[in-house]
Formats: sequence, structure tokens, C-alpha cells
Amino acid sequence: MSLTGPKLRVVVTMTAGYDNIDVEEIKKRGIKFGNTPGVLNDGVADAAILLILAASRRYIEGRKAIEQSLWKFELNAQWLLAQDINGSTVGIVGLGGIGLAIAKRLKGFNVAKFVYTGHREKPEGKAFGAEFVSFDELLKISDFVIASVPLTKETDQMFNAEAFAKMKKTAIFVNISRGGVVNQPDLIAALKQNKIFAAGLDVMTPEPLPSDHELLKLPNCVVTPHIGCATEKTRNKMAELAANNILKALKGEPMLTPVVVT
Ligand SMILES: O=C(O)[C@H](O)CO
Repeated sequence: MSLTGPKLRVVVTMTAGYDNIDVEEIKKRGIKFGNTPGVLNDGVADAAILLILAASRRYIEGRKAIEQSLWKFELNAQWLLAQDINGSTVGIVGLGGIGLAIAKRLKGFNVAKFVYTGHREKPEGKAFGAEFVSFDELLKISDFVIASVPLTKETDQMFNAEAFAKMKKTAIFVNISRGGVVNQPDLIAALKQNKIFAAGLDVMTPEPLPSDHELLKLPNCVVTPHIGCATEKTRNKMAELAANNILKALKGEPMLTPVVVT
């Protein structure tokens, strides 16, 4: 988003991520800047569970099989076999508020082990019982790899061919952060060549995704249209927080959730 208006004093994005904002310009012009983190954690975590279940249970393939009359009466005990969450290792890349909310939900599915990676080990990770590991180790041992990192220079395209090659052939990759953290052609190749089992994506490149996009043709890829925080309660909370941030800034008070631009 470009920041025109020379009189602009306050910018608040009704999102948690702010990779779409020209932060350099905000810094240069001393504009007060806020976002709406936290209040969307539960909504986005629910959407992640939707993707984890749909991708691991081969929802797209099953649905297409019914539509194409491929669902046979005779039992085929090997048909549409899924990957289990029960007993699995879940790897969370970016254990922020959203990552932790996803992990908490998955505990109820009897996950055997949680691992996470990021800049540093976190007390909340320890308190939850998750183990801090390197990115490579996480890719190697996880049955479910969940991307919940902000898009930065550092995370840009971090899920590339090299990363997918390190994952298990049975791994499920889920992205609820930003499409930019994935090298999408590499992901498509990994899914086509069954280098990984499936993917669930709420974010992708570009958005909106054209209706004839290759991602939509893959039987092992579940795509939702960036609806992680699109629930009535969540959006209301985001709108309220954004409005209060603006009011506070205009009154010369600190915002409730300022973005600290360094
Ligand atoms: O960052 C967020 O708030 C959501 O992904 C919506 O963009």
C-alpha cells in the first residue's frame, strides 16, 4: 500500500500482518502505525485445523471421486487412505499467538510431539511442552509442518524445493501466514511428484487466485481464499481494535497495539 497524503498522521491496518505496508515510508515520515494482532488468533487457528483435517483426510480427492462416480460399492480397504494426526509429530514454524493457538487445538487430537522453530526458544513453548528445534530438524521429523510466520526478508520463500525435499513423503504442509513464505512453483512440483503428501493453503500467490490456477487442479491441495480471520466475532474485534488505535493516536495517546518500526 502506498502512503500518499502529506498530512497523513496515523496508519492502522486491520490485519496482524503488515507486509503490505510501506514501513520504511512510515518510519521516514514519523507516522503513527498500528495493527490488530491477538484478537484473530482463535479464528486463524480454527482455519488451520480445517486445512489440516481436509488435507490429511484427502477431502478434495474424496469429493471429486463422488462427483465423477468413482466411489465404488465394493469395499477397497486401500482407497483414500489418510494420514493420522493421532500419534503424529507437529512442527510449527513461528510459535507466536496463532501458532500456539493451533498447537493448543491439536493437543485434543492426541499429537505425540510438538516441535517449533523461530528466532529463539520461547517460555510459552516450554510451558506448552513443545521442543525448540532447528528448521531443518523440524522439516525432517514433522508429520505436519505448519507455517505461521510473518512474511519478512528472512522468511521470504523459506519453504522452497530444498525444504520440501527434507520433509517426509507423508508430510502435510499447511500455510496460514502469507503466500510469500512459499516458493509456489516448488510447492506445486513437490505435490505433483508426491514428494510430500498434501498441502492446505489459506494464503497463496497471487491473491485473489485466478480460477484456472494450477493449485486448484491438484488433488492433494486444499485451498481456501484467505479466510483465516473471517468470522463475525473476529472481524468485529479487529475493527474495534483498529478504531480504538486510531482514536488513541489522534488524542496523542499510545495505541493499544502499536507496531514498533525499527
Ligand atoms: O494478517 C492478518 O490479519 C490476516 O492474515 C488477514 O490479512
